[in-house]
Amino acid sequence: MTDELFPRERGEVAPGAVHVPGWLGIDRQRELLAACREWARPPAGLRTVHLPGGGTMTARQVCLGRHWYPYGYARTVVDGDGAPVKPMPGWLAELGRAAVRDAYGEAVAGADAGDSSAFDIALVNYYDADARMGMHRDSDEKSGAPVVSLSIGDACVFRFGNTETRSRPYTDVELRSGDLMVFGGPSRLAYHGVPRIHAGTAPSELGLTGRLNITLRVSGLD
Ligand SMILES: O=C(O)CCC(=O)C(=O)O
Ligand SMILES: [Fe+2]
Repeated sequence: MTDELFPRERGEVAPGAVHVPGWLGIDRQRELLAACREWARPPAGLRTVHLPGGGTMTARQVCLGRHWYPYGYARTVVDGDGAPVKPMPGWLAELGRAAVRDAYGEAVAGADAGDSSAFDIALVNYYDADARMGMHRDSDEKSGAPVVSLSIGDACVFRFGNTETRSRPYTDVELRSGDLMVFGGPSRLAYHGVPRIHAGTAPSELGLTGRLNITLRVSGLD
């Protein structure tokens, strides 16, 4: 997957939305995968998210720092086993800061929007071959700081849209294992989703079937 003739290049998908291919080396991906496996254990482990309309999310989720549920944040798994949410590790918050620095550098809109020095939430989503995530906005935070998204395992189609509607215009980006997406500034509240997983494309040395996405956010909550 990574040995193609022309290296994949970083790109600004929309103003303030930056894709950095291959940001995480394979060793870092392995470490993150091992950490996700620990976080996924109960209590407050990987769970199926039930939506208010009666549906369920096909991506399963575990949260760190604050527990996300439709649609808000809590300190315990209010819609699951009731256990306290696992803490947000300092090293993961630091990885988020490094991601924002590397994605934005100086010259991109959104580089200084919000305070990215305080990543206090991580949402880990696990996708099997048939899982998806519908178009949505990350709008339950009270901070304008950018969202950092790390991908591990199977590649996927990541659909990045606009702030007005769930539909077009949008851009489809292929996110592969190790890729970084940061969206902030004018794109902080853009609709986005994952319409498709490319099953079986995870790097074999990882030993993962499926896709993990780690989304780092600043809650802006007390
Ligand atoms: O899996 C992804 O790449 C996106 C996850 C996402 O949008 C979310 O957790 O809010
Ligand atoms: Fe999201």
